[in-house]
Amino acid sequence: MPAFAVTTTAHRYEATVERGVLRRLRDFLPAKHGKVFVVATDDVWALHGSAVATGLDGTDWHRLVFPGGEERKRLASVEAMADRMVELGGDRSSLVVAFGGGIVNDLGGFLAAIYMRGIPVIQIPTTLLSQVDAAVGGKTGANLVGGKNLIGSFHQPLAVLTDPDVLMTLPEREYRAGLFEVIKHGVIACEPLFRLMQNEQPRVMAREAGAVEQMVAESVRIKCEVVTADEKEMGLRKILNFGHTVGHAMEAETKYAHFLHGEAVGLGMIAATHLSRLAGRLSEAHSQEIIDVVNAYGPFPSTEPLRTENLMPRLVKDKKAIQGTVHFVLATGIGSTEVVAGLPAEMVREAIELTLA
Ligand SMILES: NC(=O)c1ccc[n+]([C@@H]2O[C@H](COP(=O)([O-])OP(=O)(O)OC[C@H]3O[C@@H](n4cnc5c(N)ncnc54)[C@H](O)[C@@H]3O)[C@@H](O)[C@H]2O)c1
Ligand SMILES: O=C(O)C(=O)C[C@@H](O)[C@H](O)[C@H](O)COP(=O)(O)O
Ligand SMILES: [Zn+2]
Repeated sequence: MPAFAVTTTAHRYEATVERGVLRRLRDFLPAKHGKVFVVATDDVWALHGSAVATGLDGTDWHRLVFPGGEERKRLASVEAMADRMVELGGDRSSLVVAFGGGIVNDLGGFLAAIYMRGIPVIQIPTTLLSQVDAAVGGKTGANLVGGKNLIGSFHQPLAVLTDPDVLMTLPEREYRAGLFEVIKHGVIACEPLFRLMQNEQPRVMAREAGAVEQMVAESVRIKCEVVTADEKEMGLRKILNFGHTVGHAMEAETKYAHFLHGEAVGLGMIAATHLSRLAGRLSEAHSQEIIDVVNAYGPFPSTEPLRTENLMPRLVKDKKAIQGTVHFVLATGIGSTEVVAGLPAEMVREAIELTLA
């Protein structure tokens, strides 16, 4: 099974994709460490916690319960877990294991980043979305009322441990949400991955082992390469945000309670694809292909609560905006992108209208 590496100036770690890897979690702990704090929701713990407990056998560990939900991806949740760590005797030798979907990966990573000014974290992703995306790359954080992930830190993990078998218990809506980030990786950097999503939908939807392995392995490879080249999103890493400028605005506009993140990214990619065509960067044919593949993995929750005029001002809150100028990641083909600043507001409005129509 493959292992991929992220190398930055300060860190090097591996993302290991291996069936049963949770049961040997101890192999990935540093030689010297104090208490281990496992952040997990009750549902994930009930389904797969015993593998992690086996993996931690012989270590001094505690579970920190996170109730789950994008609405609770807030600083208050991090503070509550940090308070609990203090109560349980956590110190600078402690370590966090973020065991769950992307929300747990982001919050658990953020907790580790700021607890006593920073302790290590091991990421164990259990949703498709977190295996193909959230657990790798070191972006951690929480939402503000004003926008998605507006507080946080880059905090690279010690290791990422991915067991594709845990995906078999994932509810179908959550599985489909993860597929949109896979399509994103195909559009921005990997035509064969895009063709898998386009031509092998029955295998993908059946969670056929070979299809899952290709989606996870190719996505993790792309993320590791991009993050190694540009850890702090000064340039290349922006491409991983394809579909997110409008997608994040949709999440915030509906108070993080209507769309799953992956669903918002799916709709955001449709908007970004219309925009790419309107801006003259993408052919009609490629634009139609991308929109068809995204729609094939629907349905999406109703877009009825969304209004273009309410989404437009939210775009400026995107972290890629600089002094009021929004930077859009546009597709220029299947597997290639360009970051473009200063597109006319009318063009952006039209792309969003076409998406909501
Ligand atoms: N840091 C990054 O690079 C990055 C990348 C992509 C997304 N994200 C973030 O990830 C979050 C979305 O993550 P998500 O889609 O994984 O949602 P999530 O974390 O809410 O998980 C989805 C649901 O599935 C449950 N679940 C998890 N694993 C399961 C399993 N194996 N079986 C059954 N149920 C399981 C969870 O408890 C939860 O209810 C968003 O907040 C997004 O901003 C971060
Ligand atoms: O890793 C990245 O870089 C990404 O942009 C991946 C995204 O899929 C992810 O949703 C990320 O959390 C978005 O980051 P943000 O900086 O736009 O909040
Ligand atoms: Zn995302």
